[in-house]
Amino acid sequence: MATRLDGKVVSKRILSELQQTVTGLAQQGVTPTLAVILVGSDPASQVYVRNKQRRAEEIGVRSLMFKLPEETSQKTLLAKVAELNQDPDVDGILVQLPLPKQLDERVVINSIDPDKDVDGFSPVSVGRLWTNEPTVVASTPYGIMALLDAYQIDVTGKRVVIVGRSNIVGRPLAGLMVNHDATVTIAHSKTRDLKALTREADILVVAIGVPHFIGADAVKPGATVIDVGISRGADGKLHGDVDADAVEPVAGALTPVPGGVGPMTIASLMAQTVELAKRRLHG
Ligand SMILES: Nc1nc(=O)c2c([nH]1)NC[C@@H]1CN(c3ccc(C(=O)N[C@@H](CCC(=O)O)C(=O)O)cc3)C=[N+]21
Ligand SMILES: [Mg+2]
Repeated sequence: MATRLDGKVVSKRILSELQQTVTGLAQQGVTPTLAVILVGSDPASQVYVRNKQRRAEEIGVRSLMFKLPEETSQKTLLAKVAELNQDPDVDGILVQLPLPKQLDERVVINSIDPDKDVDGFSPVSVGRLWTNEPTVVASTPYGIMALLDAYQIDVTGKRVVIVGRSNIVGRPLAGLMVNHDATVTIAHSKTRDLKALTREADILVVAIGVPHFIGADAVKPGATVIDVGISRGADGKLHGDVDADAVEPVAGALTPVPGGVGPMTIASLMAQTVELAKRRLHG
């Protein structure tokens, strides 16, 4: 039976440590501040943004929420980002993705001041990641590394297979894994003989958004399996990209959905907001 990699428990621990740090910062006159821009009313985005606000409030991070209508123009959104770039009280800026189709995600992300890019999506942050310089990195990959660390799962020399090549999970996670001396393969929808590849993974990460895509026959016995997928089924329940019931008896460790990667993502966002805020003291 696989060890359950409990993101809920680990994220709580991280958040309570952060709360102490935030208290210390407050005594020095700094309130870490995160600005979140949500355009439109995608139901999943609403849930994630609400969770982020709740966690921020719990630990004393100020979260400024900007809800813009579905039909917001690129010009209006860029003006909002520009305003937040200039605001000395704002440490981190997050534009919730995906954006409605009239908006150009790349242009919007590139307009965020790299020094306030708490998601680590800007080209400057991505460049720093791949040159192994200190940087903010995307919250989900950061959270995955923190979860592995909490369970003392060392990635050094391990074969890591990441299914999914998105800018928010697959690619930045590959960078972090390489920086931690793993041997990394990024697989995707065009990969041939995917199952043979995933079966070689010591650590298998799946981030494609296809419910129950990974069954027991795609997993090496004893492997660590990280399920990043989260889809709401017709039954109203949340499903991961991994068929957990089938994989649990085979894997060595497995993240649940919900309660695995999701809570770690939010804790990581808070951790990096606090890191950005510390720069107000040390430059
Ligand atoms: N600019 C930007 N930055 C992001 O970091 C970002 C984003 N856009 N767009 C979407 C993805 C996804 N993401 C999640 C955050 C929290 C949960 C989360 O709280 N999950 C809970 C369950 C949530 C539920 O009940 O639906 C859990 O897994 O236990 C999941 C996914 C952040 N993302
Ligand atoms: Mg999860």
